Amino acid sequence: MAALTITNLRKSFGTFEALKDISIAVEDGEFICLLGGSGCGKTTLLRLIAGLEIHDEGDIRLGGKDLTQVPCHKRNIGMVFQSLALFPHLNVGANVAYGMRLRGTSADAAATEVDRLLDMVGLAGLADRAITALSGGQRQRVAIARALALKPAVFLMDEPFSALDAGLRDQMQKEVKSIQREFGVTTVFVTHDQREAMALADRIVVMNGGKIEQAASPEDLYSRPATRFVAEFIGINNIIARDGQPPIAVRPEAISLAATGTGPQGQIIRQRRLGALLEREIRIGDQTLHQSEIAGSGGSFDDGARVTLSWDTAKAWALPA
Ligand SMILES: Nc1ncnc2c1ncn2[C@@H]1O[C@H](COP(=O)(O)OP(=O)(O)OP(=O)(O)O)[C@@H](O)[C@H]1O
Repeated sequence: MAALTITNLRKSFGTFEALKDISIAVEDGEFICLLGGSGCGKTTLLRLIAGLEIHDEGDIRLGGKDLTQVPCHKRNIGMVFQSLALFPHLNVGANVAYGMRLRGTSADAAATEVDRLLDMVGLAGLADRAITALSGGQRQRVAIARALALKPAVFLMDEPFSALDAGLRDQMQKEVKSIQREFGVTTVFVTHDQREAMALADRIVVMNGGKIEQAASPEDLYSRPATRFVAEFIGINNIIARDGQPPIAVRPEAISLAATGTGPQGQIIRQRRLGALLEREIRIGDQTLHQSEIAGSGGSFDDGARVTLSWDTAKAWALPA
């Protein structure tokens, strides 16, 4: 286990700059999510860390050691990608033991370690099972156990759960998080799903166009997005333009409605109740804002009603113009 430090990293493919001056310091044992839309450079950054691709400028250090000249197989990095590349002709135990055996671990010692790892990932007793006789989620766990078997200094995961259905994905997220805590392994996890990032990360690195927009804890990202891109990406779609002032972003739950009063006027165009929560869409000029409150905690309004908006200034913040 070790800290991973990335400094002023650049990578181009021909004339296309895929990564522009990326710097991140990942602490020992920290769980980082790289979050961003398609093509923002998440996978490229992961491939550079793994040594599957070599950067043009900057450096990548693991535990203080520069990795530039270290080939992929000597970087001591565990990887789980969406396409797992398990060996279908080997059983579960042999898949997990594969790397240990290559490194010269005895068959007995490897078997003991395989049992321990399978137990940890919730597959106790399945060492003799054929890979082809496992579900998608079970195969993911085999891939995780196989990567952890080599006691990696850093664990890299690229959208590992995107092929799983929603229920299984939730369960795998919980498991990966608890396995990561138990092993204390420094982890970099790529996702385009902000909910997945919020559920897993100690810190989220939001990327856009080959650059970092913001690196912050899930709480800070949600309560203080640094840019309009971050605010919109994490689902805060209330960005209110103001004359002569920077735009302001307001969380849906920070907005209150009143029948009268001074302040921006709008019209309720839709409201629906989701369990205990009441959600409304309110039109102001050519903009639609989202408002939410615990049902019954505010006034009740008919569809189409004209309302006055106010918001909790502690939950609103100005964005760079
Ligand atoms: N080997 C390559 N040659 C040329 N261009 C590449 C290569 N690898 C990546 N790119 C380009 O670099 C950009 C970043 O790609 P990358 O795979 O890192 O994106 P991503 O954020 O992981 O996106 P996605 O979520 O779609 O996988 C894309 O525009 C991609 O087309």
